[in-house]
Formats: sequence, C-alpha cells, structure tokens
Amino acid sequence: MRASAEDEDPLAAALRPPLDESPEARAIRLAREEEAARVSQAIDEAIRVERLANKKNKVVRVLLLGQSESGKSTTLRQFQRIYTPTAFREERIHWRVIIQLNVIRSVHTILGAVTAHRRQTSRTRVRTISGPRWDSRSQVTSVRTDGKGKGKGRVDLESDFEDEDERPIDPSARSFYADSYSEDESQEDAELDAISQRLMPLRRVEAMLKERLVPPSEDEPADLGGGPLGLTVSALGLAKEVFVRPGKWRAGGAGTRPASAVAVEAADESQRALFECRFDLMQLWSSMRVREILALRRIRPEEESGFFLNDLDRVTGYNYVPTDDDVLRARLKTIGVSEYKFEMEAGDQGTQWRIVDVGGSPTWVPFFDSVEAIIFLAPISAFDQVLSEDPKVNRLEDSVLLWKGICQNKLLAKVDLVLFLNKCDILQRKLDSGIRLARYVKSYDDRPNDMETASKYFRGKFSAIQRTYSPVPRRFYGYCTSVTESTTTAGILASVRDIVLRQNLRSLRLA
Ligand SMILES: Nc1nc2c(ncn2[C@@H]2O[C@H](COP(=O)(O)OP(=O)(O)OP(=O)(O)O)[C@@H](O)[C@H]2O)c(=O)[nH]1
Ligand SMILES: [Mg+2]
Repeated sequence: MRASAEDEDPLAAALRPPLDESPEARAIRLAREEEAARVSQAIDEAIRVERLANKKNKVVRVLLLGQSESGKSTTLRQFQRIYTPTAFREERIHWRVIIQLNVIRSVHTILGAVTAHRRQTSRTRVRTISGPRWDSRSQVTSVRTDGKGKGKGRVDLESDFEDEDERPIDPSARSFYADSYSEDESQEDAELDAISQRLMPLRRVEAMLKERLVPPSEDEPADLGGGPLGLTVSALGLAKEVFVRPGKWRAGGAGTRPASAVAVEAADESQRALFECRFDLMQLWSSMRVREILALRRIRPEEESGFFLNDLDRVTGYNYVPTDDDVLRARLKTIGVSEYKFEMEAGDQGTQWRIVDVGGSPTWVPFFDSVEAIIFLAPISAFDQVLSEDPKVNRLEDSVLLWKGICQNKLLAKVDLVLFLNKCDILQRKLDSGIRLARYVKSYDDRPNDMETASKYFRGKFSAIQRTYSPVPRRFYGYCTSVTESTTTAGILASVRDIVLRQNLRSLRLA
C-alpha cells in the first residue's frame, strides 16, 4: 500500500531513485551509497569510541575517613603535592600563618604547664610567683571553610587544652626533679619569668591573627543542606580565603590564588614578631627546667600535631617560606567538607579525581552511592591517648569503633576499603622509648614490644573486623603509613591509585 502524499517522508521521496535511471547512473548512485554507508559506519565507530572515552572520563571519588587528627587532610595534601606539584609549591607561603599559630600554640602548652606546675607546687610551698601568666587554656587553630556568609571562609578557634592543674605528676620523674626548691631552681624560675614576660607580644600576635582570620560575623556553623550532593561545599565561596585550605585554593579552576591581602599582611606582621622573639623561644624550648616540668607532668609537645619548636631557627626566620614538609606537618583542623579535584598528569589521562575530606563531620552519607574507595585512617600511635573532644575515650578504641561502623555499613558494602594504619613513625618512637603497648592494649599480651610485631598485630585486628562485619566479602587493602613522610607515602598513594582505577574499570564493565 502506498502512503498518501501527506504521509510520505519528504527526504525519502527525494532520495528515491528516478524511475528512468540508466545503468551508468545506477552504478554511480550505488557507489555513492556504498561510500555514504562506509562514512556512516566510521562515524558510528567514532561515536562509540567517544562514548567509551566519556565513560572513562567518569569522576572517581575517594573518601577520606577517620577520627580527628588521624591524618585525613595530610593525606589530601600529599595527593596535591604529587598530582598538582606546581600549585602545591606556590601555595606553601599561605601555610606560614598556620605554622605561626602552631608555634604559639606550643608556647601555650609549655608556659601553661609551667604556670600550672608552680600553682600546684606553691600550694605546698606557699610561695608567690611573680611575673606574667600565660593561661594554660589555649586554642587549637581550626579553620572553618564552608564558605558561608559573604563568600568567605572562617577560622574557628576552640579550646583544646586540658586543665594542666589536673594532670597527675609523674612519680618516676621526681627522681630528677628535686622535691625541695633549690637556689638553682629559683634562679631558673626567675629566668623563665623573664622569658615569659618577653614573649608577651606573641599574645598580641595571636589575638591579631585570630581577629583577622575570623571575621566576627562568620562564626555560625556550616550549612550542609544544599548543593548537588546535599552538601554545601562552596568551592567558589572559599576561594577568597585560600590561605586556610589548600583544596580550595585553586577552586574555580583559576589556578593558584593569593591569600587575602589582610591575611598576608597579618602573616608578615606576625613573622616579624616571631623573629624578634626567636631567641627567647629557643631559650624556652631548650631550658632544662622546662624539660623537667614537662617530663614531670607527662607532657610531650613534640608528639603534638603542628610541632615546630625543633625548627625555631628556620621557621622564625624573617624570610621564612614553609617547605613541603612543613606544610605536611602543620596542623589545621578541618571543619566542613573539603574536596580536591584533579586530573592525573600521567597514565590515566582524562579521569577526574575527587578526594573528599569530610573533617570531623558526619555528613559523608550523601557520598555513599558515588564513592570508588574509602581511605580510612587509624592513627595507631594513639594507643595511649584520649580524644580531645572526650577525654574519657581512648583514641585507638574510638578508631576501632569507627572502623567497625564503616565495615558493617550496608550502603558501603561494595566500596573497596583501604586502611592506613597511620602515624607509624610516632608509634615507632613510642615503642623505642619504652612505652609498653600491652599496658594499654591488654590483648597484646606478652608479644615483643617492637614495631614489626605491633604493626602486624594491628593489621590483623583491623582486617579481622573487616572480615567479620562486612555485609558481603569485599576487597581490603591495609598499609602501615606515616603520611607526613613524602617518599613512602608517594609509593602507597600510587598503589591506591591503581586500586581505585581497577575498581573504576570493574564498575564500567558492569555499567
Ligand atoms: N608524625 C606524624 N604526624 C602526622 C601523621 N599524619 C598526620 N600527622 C600530623 O597530625 C596532625 C593532624 O593531621 P590532619 O591531617 O590535620 O588530621 P585530620 O584527620 O585531617 O583531622 P581533622 O581535620 O581534625 O579531622 C597534622 O599536624 C599532621 O601533620 C603521621 O603519619 N606522622
Ligand atoms: Mg583535617
């Protein structure tokens, strides 16, 4: 049946061969049609290849999880150092202000301990201490970078110190700290008073940095309600406050952006103040009296995050520019969600990587359905420490519980788990210094108190939890890491990259 004129496809009508077609004309037409079919096939193939490439262009998302201070942001910085080295290097200067605050924080720890110690001993000695007092309650540098308000990030400073007065004195340290107050000690105390007095300008520097880094109107909590993933990541809004969070410094694809002029100015002013105080800072940290008091009170500033007192000569230098290592060692608490996007330069071209650092935030649930892998960081060196947010909870215990929760989460059942047993360098130092693991981890029993046995033990424990609690068997990879160390971490991150790419490929095949 013939279609009516209205129904007929005008193109079909135009393409229909003429009724009086000659054999030559027919041959030419067929040759043309053959060529057209060949071209069409080639186009189809090109589209297929492009589609595949687009699939390959898929975003690969890796989630960093772990308790506060486990090393998530440091791992993120390592990714940046490796995959966007030029930007990382250019941004180092912006870390100076954070390192300055880290130094001042260590000074707080020390002078706070000295003050508290005197207060405690003076109760029995009835002796008045003159000189300025540094409050033992200081603040940890933490930066809010959720980009709320007028598009600015913000610094959130919170108390992070326990009351030094409440610290029990270590009886074993008494042997080298005389019970009676000697002439020498009185002289040393007078010197400490003088140093403390001369360091008072740092208080002003600290106040100034805080004032300039935390606009008064921007201290409300992050709004985690909006955004395509249900989160306000606000990369663009954060770009103005680039000095506080590296992941956002290149936000908006504009490459490296300078820190806000105010922050740079503040950093310069505080660097001058640190430079002027450098001699006193060095004296404070090298004072035997200070070391004795710290030992007596079981305070080890060198094991705290963001410790730079062994590098005072360098970091208080007038023209100090942080090194890669300094940036990795600096402590900057994360609040809110930070996402670092990059494309790998070599090997896997085209894949968009997103490393998501969720800080202490429990808002990572929206990432569940689109995560290729989770890197979980458990700082195993923290076996003898408690959480700063809850001093009743042992840090290691907290990590184990968090790990168990991740393993048994049904939404995460198919996600590959990569475990970083982190801060192995600190664990090594602790074990070498004679701290016995079995004293804190009863099940460790009488195993040798060495690194090899300890790391094997922890690996076994975490691996067993994974096997027991995972809803379905899954791939699990465990590494002993010290993410502040660049060389070893580069190798480990290369392995993680391969794991993630393999997983990505598998999911593409299944798609
Ligand atoms: N020595 C040593 N220090 C580490 C290691 N990993 C991290 N750190 C330091 O520990 C501190 C805390 O690390 P972050 O990366 O800020 O921890 P986080 O998990 O991001 O913490 P939040 O932002 O509070 O969630 C930083 O000063 C790091 O330099 C490690 O393996 N060894
Ligand atoms: Mg962090």
